[in-house]
This record gives sequence, C-alpha cells and structure tokens, in this order.
Amino acid sequence: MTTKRKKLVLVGNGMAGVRTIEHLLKLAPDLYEITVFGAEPHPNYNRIMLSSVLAGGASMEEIVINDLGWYRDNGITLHLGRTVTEIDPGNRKVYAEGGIEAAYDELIMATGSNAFILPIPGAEKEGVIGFRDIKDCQAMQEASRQHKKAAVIGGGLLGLEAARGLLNLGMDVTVIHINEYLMERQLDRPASIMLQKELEAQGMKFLLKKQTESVLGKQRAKGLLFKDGSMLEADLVVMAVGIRPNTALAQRSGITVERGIVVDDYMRTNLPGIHAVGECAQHRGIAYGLVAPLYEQGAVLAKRLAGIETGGYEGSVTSTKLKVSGVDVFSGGIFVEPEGARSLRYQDEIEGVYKKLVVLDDRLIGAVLFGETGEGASLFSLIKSGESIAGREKELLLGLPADALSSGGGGGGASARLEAMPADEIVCGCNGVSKGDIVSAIEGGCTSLGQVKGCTKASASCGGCKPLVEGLLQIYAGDDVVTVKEGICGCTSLSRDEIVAEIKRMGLKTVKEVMNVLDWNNEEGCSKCRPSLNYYLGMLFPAEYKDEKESRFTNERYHANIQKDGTYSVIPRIYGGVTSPTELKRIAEVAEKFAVPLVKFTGGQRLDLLGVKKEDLPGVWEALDMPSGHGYGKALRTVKTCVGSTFCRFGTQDAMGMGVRLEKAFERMNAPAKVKLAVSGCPRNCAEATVKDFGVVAIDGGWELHVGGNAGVHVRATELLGVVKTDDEVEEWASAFLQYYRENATWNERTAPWVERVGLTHIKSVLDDEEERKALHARLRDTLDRTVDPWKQIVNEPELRKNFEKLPAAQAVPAAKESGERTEEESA
Ligand SMILES: Cc1cc2nc3c(=O)[nH]c(=O)nc-3n(C[C@H](O)[C@H](O)[C@H](O)COP(=O)(O)OP(=O)(O)OC[C@H]3O[C@@H](n4cnc5c(N)ncnc54)[C@H](O)[C@@H]3O)c2cc1C
Ligand SMILES: NC(=O)c1ccc[n+]([C@@H]2O[C@H](COP(=O)([O-])OP(=O)(O)OC[C@H]3O[C@@H](n4cnc5c(N)ncnc54)[C@H](O)[C@@H]3O)[C@@H](O)[C@H]2O)c1
Ligand code: SF4
Ligand code: FES
Repeated sequence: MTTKRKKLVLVGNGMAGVRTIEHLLKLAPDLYEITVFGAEPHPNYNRIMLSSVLAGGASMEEIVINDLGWYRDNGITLHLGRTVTEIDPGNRKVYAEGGIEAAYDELIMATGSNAFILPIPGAEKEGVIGFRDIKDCQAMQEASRQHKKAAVIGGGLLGLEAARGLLNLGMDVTVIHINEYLMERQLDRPASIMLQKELEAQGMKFLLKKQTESVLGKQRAKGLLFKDGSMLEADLVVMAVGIRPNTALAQRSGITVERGIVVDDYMRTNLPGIHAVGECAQHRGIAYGLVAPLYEQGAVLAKRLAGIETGGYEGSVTSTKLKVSGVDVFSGGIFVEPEGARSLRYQDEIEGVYKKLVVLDDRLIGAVLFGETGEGASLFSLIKSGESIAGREKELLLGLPADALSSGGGGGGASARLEAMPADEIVCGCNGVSKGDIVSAIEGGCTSLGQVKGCTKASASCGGCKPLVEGLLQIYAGDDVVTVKEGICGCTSLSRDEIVAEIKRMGLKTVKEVMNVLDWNNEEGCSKCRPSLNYYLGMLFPAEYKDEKESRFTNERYHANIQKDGTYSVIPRIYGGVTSPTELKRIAEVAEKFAVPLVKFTGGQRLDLLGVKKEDLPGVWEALDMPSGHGYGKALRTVKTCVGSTFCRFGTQDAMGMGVRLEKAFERMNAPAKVKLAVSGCPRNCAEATVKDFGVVAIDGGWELHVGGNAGVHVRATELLGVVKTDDEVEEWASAFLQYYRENATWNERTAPWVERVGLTHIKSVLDDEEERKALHARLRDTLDRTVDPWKQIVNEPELRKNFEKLPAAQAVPAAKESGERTEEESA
C-alpha cells in the first residue's frame, strides 16, 4: 500500500528555494508531491553567474543549475513564467497567473529580492534597468550593440561587476557612487582606494559622492542630472543601489513582514505550514543578500520538512569576493572595528597589496584583503570557527605558509583544520558544496581542481574557495593529485615561462601586443600582469623596448615613495653609504628650502627626505643634483658597507671601495624585485652581508660571495656561492648572478625564494661556466649602459615635469590615509 504524499508548494524557482528542494529530495524523496511556481520563464539558474555571462565568461546554458529534465525526473510539477498572485492560508491554497491553483500542506516562500530602482524622475524611461535576472543581462547585451555610453548607479559589488561586464561589451562606462569610496559595505578606505585605481586602470570611470537627481531624455535615457547640477551623458543606465526583499505577496496574505518575511530558527513564518527561505526571509533581524547563508537556511528547512531533527538556523557570518577579472578583493566578517577590537594592517602600494584583520578578544572577527586574496578562505574559516589566534596575529596578517593559518599551538596547521572539518560544513559558499561532497567526488575519482569543479561546482563561481578545495585534494587524493598549471594572474592561463618563451618566439614588443596575441581574457590586463609583462619585455629587449609608465605602480611612475599622507619620500643615491660634507650641506639646504618635515637615516645607510609634496619633487631633485637612489622600485637599492680596511683594525679588504664600485656598476638596474647588496671588510660582517641578495665578505686574500639572503618578515641567510680573489672577479660574479636572476626569476620574486626554488647547485653550475658567466655579465652591462637617471630626465624635460604639477583638488588622488605603509627603503 502506498501512503499518500503530502503536498509541498514552492513559490519562487530561484537559488534558495530549489536548493531546499534538492536537499529534501535527498533526505526524503517520497514524502512530498512537489509543485514549483517561477515568475521567470527559465529553469533554476545560478544568478551569481550573471556577472560572468555579462562579462562574456559564461553562456546562459552554462549557468542552468537544474534543467527541465531534473524537474521531470523528480516528479516535480513546474509552472514557469507564472507568478503566484494570492495565498489563501485558511484553505492552504495558492493562486497563480493563468488561473492556476495548487493546494499545499507545506508552503515555501522563496521569492528573493527585487533590484531597488531609485524613485527619481525619469527612472521609468527606456534604457533604465536593474541587474537582477537573465532579462536584465540580455537588455544590457542588446544595449551595448546600439549604444556607447553606460552609467552604472551604485559602486557596490553588483554595480562594479555590471560595469566590468559593460566594459567587456565595449561600452564607455561611468560608475556613479553616493559614498566617497567604493564598496563601503565590504571594504575600508585604503582597500577601496586601491580597488578604484585598479578599476580605473581597466578603463572604468568614477563619479564619487554624487547623488542622481533625475534621468534625462525623452522616451529613452540620454543622461543623468546630479544634485550638484552637473550632468553625464548616458544611453544605458543600470541601477545597482541595493535590493529589497520581495514581500508583497506575503504581506497581502497575512504573513508577518518587516524588512523581509519574518522567520524563526526553523524558517517558519507566523502562519502554520508556511515557511520562507532566501533573500525574502528575515531571520533575527537580518535579510541576507548572498547565497551562502541562504543555502544554510535551505539545509535547515529541508531537514525540518523531512522530519529530521535539526538544531535550527542561527544566522551566518558572511564573506564576499568581487568577481571582476584582474582584481582580487575579499571581505569577510566584521571589517569595521567594534568597540574593544584591535586591527592589524599591512599595505604595500608597490605590490598593490592591502590586508586588514580585525581581532576581538583574541579572535579573528573580520578581514579585508586586496591584491592577495589566496588566504581569504582560510581566514574566513578562522572567523567562523571563533578559535583563539593569540600570538599568531602577525603571521596571519603577513600570510605565512598556508599551514600557519590555523591550529595555533595545536600543530598540524591548515591541513589539520581541513581534516577536522565536519563533512557537512560548506566549503564553497557560492554553490553550497560541503566538504563531504568534495571528499566524495575525490573518492569517486576526481584528482584535479577542474574535475572537482565539474563534479560538484565547487570553485565554479567566485573562485574564493579554490585554496580549500585544493587543500582537500592534497589530503584526500594524496599522490594522485593532478596540479594544473596556474596562469600568472586571472587574465591568462599561461605561466611566466610560457609567456617569456612566446614573447621571444614571436618577437612580441608591447604589453598590448602580448595580451592580444596570447589571448588575454581581459583586454586591459590587471595589476599583476601589466607590470610583469612590462618587466619581461624590458629585460628581453633592452635596446628596443620603451618602458610603459602606465604599467608601473605609483611609486615607480613618480620615482619616489608615496607616504600615508600622500606626500613622497626622496632618497638620493649615496654610493656605498659614503658621503661628504659638501653633499651633506646640499641635502640640508634642500631640506630647508622645501621645508621637508623629516630627514632620516635609512636602514641602508642613506638619507631619506620625508614629506615632500608631489609638485616639489622635480625641484628637490634639481637642487639635490644627485642620482635617484631608486628607493621606490624593483631595482638595485643600496650597497651597504662597513668601513673595512680603510679605518678598521680588523679589516682585511677595502669594503667601502668595493661597495662604491658595485653600486656604481649596478645602479639603475631594474629586476624582478628589489635587490640589496652589502660588503663587509672581514668575517665579523658588520654590514650584515649574509642577509642580502648578494653579500660580499672579505677574507684573507679574497672575497666570499653570498647569495639569496633576505631580512624582513621571512628572514633567510645567504648561501655561499663561492670565493674569489680579485675585485674584478667580485664584479663579474655579482653581475652574472644578478643577470641570471633577472632573466629567470618570476616578476615579483626576490632572490631568496628564487634561489630556494631553483637551487644553489643549479645557479653555481651556470655561473661556473666562464663563457656563460662572461656572457651574462656582458648582457647586464649592455642593459645598464642604456639606462639614464630618471630624476635628471624629468628635471630636464618640461613635458615630463608637467606630470608633477598640482592637480585641481577634485582630481587629486586621495592618499592611503589609514595605511601603515613604510618606505620601501626601510622594509627589508
Ligand atoms: C548579478 C548578480 C551577481 C551576484 N553575485 C553573487 C555572488 O558572487 N555571491 C553571492 O553570494 N551572491 C551573489 N548574488 C546574490 C545572489 O544571487 C542571491 O543572493 C540569490 O540568488 C538569492 O536567492 P533567492 O532564491 O533568495 O532569490 P532569487 O534567486 O532571486 O530567486 C527568487 C525567484 O522567485 C521568483 N518569484 C518572486 N516572486 C514570485 C512569485 N510571486 N511567484 C513566482 N515566482 C516568484 C523570482 O522571479 C525569482 O526567480 C548576485 C546577484 C546578482 C543579481
Ligand atoms: N560578488 C558578490 O558577492 C556579489 C555580486 C553582485 C551582487 N551581490 C549581492 O547582490 C545584492 C545587490 O548588490 P548591490 O551592489 O546592488 O547592493 P549593495 O547594497 O551591496 O550596494 C549598493 C551600493 O550602492 C550605493 N548607493 C546607494 N544609493 C545610491 C545612489 N543613490 N547613488 C549611487 N550609489 C548609491 C551604496 O552606497 C552601496 O555601496 C547584494 O546583496 C550583494 O551582496 C553580491
Ligand atoms: S666587518 Fe670587519 S672590517 Fe668591517 S667594520 Fe666590522 S670588524 Fe671592521
Ligand atoms: S565560494 Fe565562490 S566559488 Fe566557491
């Protein structure tokens, strides 16, 4: 005898509702006769991926989660394109468009949200849309075929993803934002400013602190008028100013509604048999707007409906990742310090990296990452776990090896955390994939990230969970794991070596050409690939390549180090740290003349003039009449020396003379990362040569050559490359080592990790070959002979000087005010 199934009706065929049904079918496949109503004419699809569809990274077909066959196979009655218009709670019935009605024992409201359209005059005009569904996406694609200028109102996640998509469609895009910085709901000011700069480099324009008064135009939008009286031309206006839970039907039906449909921990509304999940629901005062919490709600409701005991939904901590190719932004938990909390920050404008951790009672409660977001998933799991991070705060901030990211003191690190993670914990928030799902996929034969993605969808949306999925692969696939090569950034799947080989093979000569020919998936590139391509091209073709200033970071463009108040630091070259009374007097006069607020000795034996205004830079350089110390770039910085045999009674060689010689030989040398040298006059090593990229230590009758050292966060002592007798040999070996590093390291890789990666034995074997050594030396000489001092060049060329003129206040780039940035000279 078959028992009669209960009737379950789902209103809303979106991500949260259908997810609940999927769960329920797994838990109790025969319990309900299910009817689904969807106002949209499509089967259930991944709304998140609309951003990728718009940007050209996915097709509409690819984002379907459950096709029509799935509904059929599971015996679900589906009414597509039918909006439910009425609920009769007394008789437990729903009524939909087209005269359709359905009775229920249990009803799920999963009506999602509506895009908020600003109630301003002209908002109803043709060409004004929100960005919420397939229809909106198609409208934007269509508009881009006929129109050129787009305005996106709202600089939040949605607005920026829409803007990136429209840029990809060839439109001229301006984002209008009401706040003074972008994504203020997810980011703090420094991260937001870095984000803005990166997006500007991609071609996006911004109008900040602007309030839209009305949409101009007759039938179709022609532009926007702002409250300050200014205007913007636009024939497509996308409103991305937030969402409002879709509650009208619930309200009409007597269900309690505040901002959303009010539910308890079991997703029950005030009316018997009626539940709500997803963006339309309000739980403990919060209506969520991201899928991860909605999936958690769905899991609880599914258990409840299946009659399985469950602890109830207790609310979610959320994290977000902006899905814009070439920009890495992560925000999780509480990123604005509540009372009693501390925050730790790290900012490096040269590398384009910003990190902020918020700690309360020794627990990580929030994080913002820009530029390097690989640790986002691990940090987010620490935020959720609430475990103590006492004593590990700095490690976490500075991104030590993945295994430092957890289990403080308990040992084991990140892999131990993954192993201990319960099977039902969600690893991929975007797609609601649990650890158990991923482990099953691996045990079922998936051995690469791509295969796990194909089987489970984990990492298929924002990609934020990729490190965790890879971690699970390492643990559960063991030796079978297939590591698929990663591109140098999100814009390409090519590795550094492949790119360099292709540049050489095809003789590519500009950054744009490389991107075009090698099929970059983002026309403008990003903050990782543009500077690296600029470096590789300059390194490969020193004679022909013209440096692309726009592919460099601010500091390298202005040849000075930007400080947290927006002023600059000027470090002239002082060869070997040896100066003279005349030079010192000149520096003092310049400091007085330009009212330089601070003059300080750096760790590299030089003088740093701090607090110089941008417009004063050329004047300061002119008056100093000294070469640039390159204290701002990926280049030779200092050659630190001790006094050596000239004065010291222990000295066996002239350390100062050698230091000056090396600094003169290698000044203006750019490199994959900054390079520091030191020369000590005896093994007492007062110049600390054994923590430098290239260290020279005098011994009786010769010099020891040390390589691959590094102070700073990850201290690494040098390894001994060899011992030579003469000063000429020191220069030749140093030159060959540096050129080999220049030609083979990945952009941004310092000598310490490079030596570790390729091995000293290999480097030695190359440099021991005299012919090869001399050839490397000659290539570096040839490169350096073509370089000029950047300060002199700017001082002497009026056109270049113009770049330093004071901008009108409105255009000035805001400084990274809250940053804790140090001058690069001082950072090791
Ligand atoms: C472009 C874009 C990108 C996004 N990116 C991300 C991201 O990267 N990460 C993230 O976590 N979140 C992201 N989101 C948010 C995420 O998509 C939503 O949180 C999620 O889709 C909400 O699911 P839901 O089921 O509650 O609502 P929806 O997915 O909106 O589904 C509700 C459905 O109910 C239907 N409906 C409404 N009323 C009725 C009715 N009376 N009768 C019948 N049907 C009805 C609607 O038409 C809709 O199809 C993004 C959203 C957009 C628009
Ligand atoms: N990557 C992701 O996780 C992702 C991507 C897209 C959308 N979403 C989700 O979709 C939902 C909608 O996104 P959203 O960005 O519209 O919402 P949001 O509320 O996060 O951001 C809206 C932004 O618009 C700005 N704004 C408000 N009024 C304005 C006005 N009059 N003029 C100019 N700017 C104005 C606000 O300052 C805010 O920054 C959110 O829940 C979001 O989390 C998430
Ligand atoms: S390293 Fe040797 S030579 Fe140089 S200062 Fe120290 S003791 Fe003197
Ligand atoms: S968390 Fe976004 S794809 Fe997994």
